[in-house]
Amino acid sequence: TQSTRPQRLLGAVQKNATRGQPHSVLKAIDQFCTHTEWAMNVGDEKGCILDSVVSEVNPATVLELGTYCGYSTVRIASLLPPHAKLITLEFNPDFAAIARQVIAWAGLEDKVQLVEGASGDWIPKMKEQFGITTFDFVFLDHWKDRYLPDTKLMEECGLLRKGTVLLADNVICPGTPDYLEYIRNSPRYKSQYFKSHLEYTKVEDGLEKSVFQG
Ligand SMILES: CNc1ncnc2c1ncn2[C@@H]1O[C@H](/C=C/CNC(=O)c2cc(-c3ccc(F)cc3)cc(O)c2O)[C@H](F)[C@H]1O
Ligand SMILES: [Mg+2]
Repeated sequence: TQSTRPQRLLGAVQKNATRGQPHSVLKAIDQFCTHTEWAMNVGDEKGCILDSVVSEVNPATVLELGTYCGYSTVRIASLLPPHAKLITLEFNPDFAAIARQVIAWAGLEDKVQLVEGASGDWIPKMKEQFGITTFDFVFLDHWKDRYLPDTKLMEECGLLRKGTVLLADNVICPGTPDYLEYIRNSPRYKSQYFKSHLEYTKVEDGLEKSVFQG
């Protein structure tokens, strides 16, 4: 039977990366997506911007919306301090299964909690289910029309504190116009656009970093 793209991506990791070495997992995925088959990982160019923001925030609690194959999960988790927690939400069980194996290959299972389910269902349960008060850092990379409703939901659920950093992928391509309009005009956020390129291409894309003002 036919394999799926995520299955082929996992195969490339298991073939070319070294267990327990996150950077080799990222390199294997980026090489696979550059030379063999494009996939919607944040990639290395935007990934370096992601790295710099994560290192600056040095978060103890991280939420990622949209795990897919776990590339950005591995990228973020590899930079976290020892007792930090990364919760990543993925509602496609096939993607979740692949991501778990990619995260395990990188040896980062202890820092990552992959929750299989929809952001809309789980954001309201974060406090009671995971003992989270607020998130220090949120990476938005799921369906682009869900960035805005989920950001409003996080506000309503009290999951953001003064200084929480939201970093949104794809604000140009595919684009998240309603989210950008809201976040750039809201007095409750200070936003900054990091110009880059769509993963593995020369097409313009970028990340929007927004700091919640409380
Ligand atoms: C809605 N709540 C959700 N809860 C949990 N998991 C979710 C939820 N919603 C989606 N997921 C999960 O999050 C992932 C979704 C990622 C979507 N990403 C993109 O579409 C995306 C697209 C491009 C792209 C650019 C140009 C082009 F020509 C073609 C594609 C580039 C990118 O970097 C992207 O991130 C996963 F698939 C889905 O199950
Ligand atoms: Mg993306």
